[in-house]
Amino acid sequence: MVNVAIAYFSGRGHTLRLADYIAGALGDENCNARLIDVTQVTEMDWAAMEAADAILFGAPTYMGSVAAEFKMFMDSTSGIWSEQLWADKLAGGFTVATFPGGDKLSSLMQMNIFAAQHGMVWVGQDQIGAPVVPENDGINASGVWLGLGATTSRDKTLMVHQGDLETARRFGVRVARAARRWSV
Ligand SMILES: Cc1cc2nc3c(=O)[nH]c(=O)nc-3n(C[C@H](O)[C@H](O)[C@H](O)COP(=O)(O)O)c2cc1C
Repeated sequence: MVNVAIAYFSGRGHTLRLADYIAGALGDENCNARLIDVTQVTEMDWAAMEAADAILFGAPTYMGSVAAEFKMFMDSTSGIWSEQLWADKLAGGFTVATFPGGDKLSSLMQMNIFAAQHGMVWVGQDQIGAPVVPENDGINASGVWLGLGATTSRDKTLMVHQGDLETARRFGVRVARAARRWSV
């Protein structure tokens, strides 16, 4: 079975909502998904990341880059980097911001370069939104392909735009498909 670790930081729960949707989709695809809060990584979490087929990185965009708490996690992996323990694993990223643009691409680029430093193989977005595919109303509404870029909803029961939640689900399915293909 494919194992996917989802390492995330979430200040007020929006990024966690995305992580939950991605994990749910991975579960539906018969993958093991493990959510890891990067502010309290345990020894078992580090071991799970080392054993995972794929690691997804999730952080809100704060001031045009990943939240500081997630950057601290990134920096804490330099020992793993020096031994290239995550090399050849799949990687992907997701972020959420208040604005449709919100400079969220900057956060995904940080995660992408971080994964490249670790020798990981990046999986981006595959969803084309409504301007081109009319039935995909609300899907990948930010038009971001480097990863999953979602926008905060004013509806606190949703937390994230409905279309972005569905995009998160589809992102999980894509990662499951890629991980299965990669592990053959
Ligand atoms: C310190 C701070 C900086 C932020 N900077 C941005 C930003 O640059 N662009 C943006 O669109 N939203 C920005 N936001 C809004 C957050 O990205 C948004 O509230 C997000 O949903 C928070 O996710 P979380 O609940 O997982 O922390 C900022 C929020 C905070 C607290």
